Amino acid sequence: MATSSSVQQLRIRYATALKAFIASSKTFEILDTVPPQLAGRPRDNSRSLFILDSSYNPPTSAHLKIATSALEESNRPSRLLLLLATQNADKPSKPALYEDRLVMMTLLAQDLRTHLQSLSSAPLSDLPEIDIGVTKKPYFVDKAAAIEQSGEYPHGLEQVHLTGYDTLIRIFNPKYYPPTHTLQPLEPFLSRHRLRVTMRPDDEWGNREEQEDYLRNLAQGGREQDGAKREWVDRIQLVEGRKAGETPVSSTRARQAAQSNDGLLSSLVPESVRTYVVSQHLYQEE
Ligand SMILES: Nc1ncnc2c1ncn2[C@@H]1O[C@H](COP(=O)(O)OP(=O)(O)OP(=O)(O)O)[C@@H](O)[C@H]1O
Ligand SMILES: NC(=O)c1ccc[n+]([C@@H]2O[C@H](COP(=O)(O)O)[C@@H](O)[C@H]2O)c1
Repeated sequence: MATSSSVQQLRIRYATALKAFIASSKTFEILDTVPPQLAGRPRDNSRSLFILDSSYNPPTSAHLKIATSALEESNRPSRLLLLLATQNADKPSKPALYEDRLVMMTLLAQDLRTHLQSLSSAPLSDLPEIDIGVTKKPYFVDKAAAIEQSGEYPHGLEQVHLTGYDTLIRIFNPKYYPPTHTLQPLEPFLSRHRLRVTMRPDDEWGNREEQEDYLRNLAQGGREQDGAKREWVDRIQLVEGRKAGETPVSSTRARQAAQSNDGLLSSLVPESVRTYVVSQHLYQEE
């Protein structure tokens, strides 16, 4: 468990690293790995790279679940990249500071490994390593290319992007792909990589059946007029999300709970993240 002074040191280190990243021409960088790696050690033992891209504002128990279930289900050596998007496709940046989010991502990574260990008898050394990365690219096609071109991972390593259903819909919205506004820019992404999509049934995005229908329509050629290929559906896995009756979890709800101090925060974020949010007085002004 991290002490408060080691967390503060980590925060300072992240603030410095982030400043250098933002000033650089890099579009992707790994700032840290959990557990810490020996300098110069190649990241070469994995056959799949799971990637959870988010604003982590703050990381929630939904992010924890999405990543855990992917790693648990995987039957090949895997690595996880928690990727902080410093530029969002739609939303303007809001508090907390990026260095605070990076600290909370590290706490999430530590919790994730502890949780995975509690589910199996595997020694800690066999658990997936978790990279903490940053990208300036808002769109998935560009994030994937930036990761490939960074040379940080073995050439040709398959990326499995972990998203929610709401994000899948936005990936398939032609408005993001000027100048032609077709879905053809998705071809290099979906021919090499995959999407593992967690359902997010609610009023805005429809129920489970409607979310499954969306992929059925894609498989039947329903998006060919936009430039989508039917076979892309084979690269997209739809998995169960929140069960009926479970509280909906989102970063927005966590920020609101932190601000109103209504006691709900502990049901929305992992305990280590809750402690950090409270101790740093995050989200008091939203
Ligand atoms: N409860 C959830 N169920 C399914 N997917 C989720 C859930 N929470 C987050 N995700 C997915 O995780 C990814 C990153 O999440 P993101 O940072 O946008 O969280 P969020 O809770 O939607 O944020 P905010 O409330 O600030 O808009 C997105 O692809 C999102 O769809
Ligand atoms: N077409 C796309 O690739 C696309 C569209 C909308 C959001 N995004 C990204 O998805 C991630 C999650 O977005 P939200 O935090 O807005 O839910 C962000 O990195 C955002 O930039 C990508």
